[in-house]
Amino acid sequence: MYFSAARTEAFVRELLGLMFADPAHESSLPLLDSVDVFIIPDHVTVAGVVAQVAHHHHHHQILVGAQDCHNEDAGAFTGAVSPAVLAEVGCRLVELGHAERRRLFGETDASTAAKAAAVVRNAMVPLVCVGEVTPPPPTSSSRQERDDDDDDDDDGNDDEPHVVAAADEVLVQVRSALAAVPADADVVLAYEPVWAIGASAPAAVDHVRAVVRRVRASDAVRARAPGRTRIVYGGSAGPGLFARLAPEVDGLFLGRFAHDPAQFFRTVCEVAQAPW
Ligand SMILES: O=C(CO)COP(=O)(O)O
Repeated sequence: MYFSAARTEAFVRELLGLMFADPAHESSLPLLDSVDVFIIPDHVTVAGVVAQVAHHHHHHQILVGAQDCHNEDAGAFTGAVSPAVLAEVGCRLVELGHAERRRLFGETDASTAAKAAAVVRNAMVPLVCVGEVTPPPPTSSSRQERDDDDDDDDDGNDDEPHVVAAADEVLVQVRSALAAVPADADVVLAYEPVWAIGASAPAAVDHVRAVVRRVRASDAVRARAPGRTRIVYGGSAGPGLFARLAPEVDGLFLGRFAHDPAQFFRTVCEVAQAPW
């Protein structure tokens, strides 16, 4: 709810202009071969954004998503949005269980899981938001993004207690959602530490990498078909972050720092050009 309908339209127009720039210049087509881009506007503008994107030849690599849906396809649920209708109008991804949905609208792991099943049933991809509520202790190096690229011990055995606690909290959410969808369905897990959303800086790189490593190593993720579970990071994400999170993290989920199409496009290029 940051944008008016007019601003959403203008945003998408500008972004497509950047992505499908004159091929003689920085052609974005090879770029789009190596990365999937999603745009998740409000429900009212989903169909309009689908129409804008569909004008472009390579539109298949731009997924238009919705920010929520109901878990039933049809019925007496006044005011709710049907996943079947979202699919019908060309929506390909549905964000579920965002921290704000959980905090302000009473969403739970159970409601998120039921919606994830509904999204897959309608041949769309669930983008399930997960993240711990409590920030690391103030003295912790995990608390804030800064330039201390400590060497990582990759086995996870040396993870600090708050990393282990964060991953355990996240894994409850992950297990619930993954139990509701077939092992071979595409799923995107958006790791968004609640305390890093709407903040001035993302969570510290070491924290994100350690939590994501634990999620990836979990039984719930390892039991899934190979290549079907992508994990992206969100929470004050923007340009300059991805190269420091990869290869643990597959991509980014931007909020405010994507509101400028040029910044968003720059971030997409960084992800596309990363050597992983
Ligand atoms: O919640 C987010 C994406 O849904 C992240 O928002 P910000 O990038 O504005 O912190």
